[in-house]
Amino acid sequence: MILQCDNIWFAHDTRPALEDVSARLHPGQFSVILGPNGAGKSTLLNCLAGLLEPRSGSVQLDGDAILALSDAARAKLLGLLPQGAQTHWAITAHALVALGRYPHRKGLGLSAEDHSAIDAALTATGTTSFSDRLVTELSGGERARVLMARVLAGQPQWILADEPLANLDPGYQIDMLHLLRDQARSGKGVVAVLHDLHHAVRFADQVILLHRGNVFAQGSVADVLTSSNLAAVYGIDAKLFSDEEGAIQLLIKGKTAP
Ligand SMILES: Nc1ncnc2c1ncn2[C@@H]1O[C@H](COP(=O)(O)OP(=O)(O)OP(=O)(O)O)[C@@H](O)[C@H]1O
Repeated sequence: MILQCDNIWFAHDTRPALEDVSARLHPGQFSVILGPNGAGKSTLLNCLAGLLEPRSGSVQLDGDAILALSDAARAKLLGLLPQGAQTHWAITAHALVALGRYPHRKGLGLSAEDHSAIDAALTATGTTSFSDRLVTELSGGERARVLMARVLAGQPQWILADEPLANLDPGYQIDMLHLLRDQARSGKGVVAVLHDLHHAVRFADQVILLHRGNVFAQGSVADVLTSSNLAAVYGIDAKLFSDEEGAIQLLIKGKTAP
């Protein structure tokens, strides 16, 4: 079930945010969208999720136009963690995660299947211990994990996450990256917008590097995060190297000379 966009153009106002963007995303892969502030990462993710309608071009899931799917069908297939997701209601974390089951609900109550999906999502995100607390009273990082649990509870085929590491401390960032990669290894498609290039180098199977609304490069970490691409897109002096264990790492030395 490939998720792809072909030649999409999108503008929030008069200035184009995406210009002729094409990408092909595969289930079983952890794909990472990178690029500087304002490059169009969130816009692209929201177009892939069917939340924004491109002015031209198409977004397709397994050959079907994403915008032609009913909201319910789309919600079952795609789980979106929006950027800076907020929780406005004083409900418990468990109740918030249970909302992720909404596309699957048949009656009023939660089925055994719903309960097991919710419990699995709470366990995967390490949020079981505070599932009875109000989300409005959780720390930013605790809330971020509960919001991811809501996405997981929906058991979507695709997980689209916009800055899923925001508010998480370094340990929980690594946990979240492992969780997303494990979801991909289990056969789901995972697409995340990240800012930290080191995390992308370590975890991404595929990278889409955006620059000013265009795909500057896409492919493997080694092919995309070259010193010249990083200098051109971010204005940084950086290079990939193999550490003593043979893992690829990124060394960022600073900004490039003006
Ligand atoms: N609601 C909006 N109205 C008008 N312009 C917008 C809106 N949302 C985004 N833009 C513009 O569209 C372009 C792409 O924004 P987008 O949020 O996709 O970037 P991004 O790469 O996700 O940035 P960041 O890393 O800062 O989150 C930017 O120029 C931005 O100013």
